[in-house]
Amino acid sequence: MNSEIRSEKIQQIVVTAEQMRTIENRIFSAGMPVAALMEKVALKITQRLQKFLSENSITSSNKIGILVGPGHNGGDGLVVARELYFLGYPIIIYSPFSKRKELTEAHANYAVSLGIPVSSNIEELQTCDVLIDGLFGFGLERPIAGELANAIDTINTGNKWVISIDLPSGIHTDTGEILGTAIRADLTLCLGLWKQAFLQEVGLDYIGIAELIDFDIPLTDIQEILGKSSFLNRITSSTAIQTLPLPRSANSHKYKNGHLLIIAGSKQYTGAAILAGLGARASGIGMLSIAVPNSIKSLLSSTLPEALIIGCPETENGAILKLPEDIDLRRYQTIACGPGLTPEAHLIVETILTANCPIILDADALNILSKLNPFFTLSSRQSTTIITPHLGEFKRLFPELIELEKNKINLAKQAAELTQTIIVLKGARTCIATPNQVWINPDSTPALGRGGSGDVLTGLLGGLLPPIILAEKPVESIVNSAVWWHSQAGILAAKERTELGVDAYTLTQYLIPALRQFIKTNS
Ligand SMILES: NC(=O)C1=CN([C@@H]2O[C@H](COP(=O)(O)OP(=O)(O)OC[C@H]3O[C@@H](n4cnc5c(N)ncnc54)[C@H](O)[C@@H]3O)[C@@H](O)[C@H]2O)[C@@H](O)CC1
Ligand SMILES: [K+]
Repeated sequence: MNSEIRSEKIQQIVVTAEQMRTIENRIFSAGMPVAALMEKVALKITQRLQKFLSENSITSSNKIGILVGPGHNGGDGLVVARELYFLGYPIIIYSPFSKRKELTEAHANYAVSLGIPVSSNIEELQTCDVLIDGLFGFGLERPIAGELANAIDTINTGNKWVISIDLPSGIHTDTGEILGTAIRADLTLCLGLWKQAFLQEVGLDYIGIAELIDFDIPLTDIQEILGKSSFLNRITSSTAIQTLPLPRSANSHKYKNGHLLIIAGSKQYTGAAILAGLGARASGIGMLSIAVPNSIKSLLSSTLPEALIIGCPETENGAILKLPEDIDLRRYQTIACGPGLTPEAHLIVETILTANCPIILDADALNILSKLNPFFTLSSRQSTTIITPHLGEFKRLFPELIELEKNKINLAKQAAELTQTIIVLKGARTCIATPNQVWINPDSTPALGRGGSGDVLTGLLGGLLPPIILAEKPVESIVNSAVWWHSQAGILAAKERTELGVDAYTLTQYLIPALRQFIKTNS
């Protein structure tokens, strides 16, 4: 298989500790010697480390400390220690364990025979500039306590580069939770396949930059354990781009690209309607209509001259009271409803819930929905429904689920199953759950955590849906694309303007430049 195709497939896969162990055991039963695999993996880690060391101007005058645990994560650490020693770096090994697995013990003995110092006192690593963490990988089975926990806390307060092998030691492989205490890494080299911890939010501050070290696990072995279409997947750039309506057909016209209706805004929250409109603008939508309260109609018209602005009767406080009598909802392939509506706009949300086209509900539409028996209302809808809650909105919608389940991935999956909707559970690692699958967006930026950012996503997603619906393609993948694109815009904006410089309006201006980085154009 072409290495690009393999790499693409591997990047989408996510496993639990148990699945990883089962896959690993299949390889061993097929004849791959355990020691040979450890050697291969650790050599790949060493190559990556060499690049890291040279990028950070770490030379053979800098000392490297290797933290070695009792299992095979420690074994990886010891092979890396040996290789770095032969490359000329001064090495010291920290290993406070009296018992080690056989292979790890053999590598420890060889390291000692080479004259590499081994210590059980963390203070002796004070003179190191870099620490490589091989304490525990996916075999961590209980909280870290006692002397070792104190040593980890000492490491975390130091000012050294820390690179973790497979996982930061102390992180639960499946939930990302901190078991007792955990290493705070600058870089984590995840081995073989992405573990679930990398897609959970709890452990993110400990993982640092995450990279996968592929060590050629045969895809057939993975499929044998996970099945052909696995339940949990990572969104990758290529999968996200594939579904975008690019390149356009040469005889494209505005009706072919579809018509989106955004229902948003109030006198109080005018900006929400503008931001959703600007998000939709970047999607390349053929026709854009935006329904807003009459009093803000002219402001919207001047900001988004390409859009058809529909003025609606409004409440005393300037919220949309209802849609104009003459509006025909059958004209739209998608309706996106919610940003800036205020809770007063409940009648319009009730109307939209009965629409026969795909709908996206966000922000206030979700708060209104939470009072309308969400399980029943959503599962009764005939057409596609996408809801885009953050965790707070999700809690209001499905308080029963929150009582039973803490894991965000499972929460989104259960809600999708029970309501037969697509759930976009937003956060640092947004989950997109359908009744059959969950996809996670692995790359994002904390710069996006501010008001208005969600309104942009709603507009962008809304604008991407109509051409997909007209082409009768499944909508799930375009939801992934919208989430990925929105994050990429945030990442690019944060890179150029710092994490503080990504207000929601600025974000809309980065949507097209972010996409350009990935799209090959003829010019
Ligand atoms: N997945 C794979 O195919 C490969 C895995 N390798 C490495 O092997 C690792 C898994 O190895 P292991 O299964 O030996 O597991 P670990 O090395 O993660 O640790 C397991 C050992 O730690 C002990 N332990 C667990 N929790 C503890 C705690 N809180 N305090 C003290 N001791 C504790 C266990 O009793 C056991 O001895 C991976 O993370 C990876 O680094 C690589 O060597 C090669 C390939
Ligand atoms: K580790």
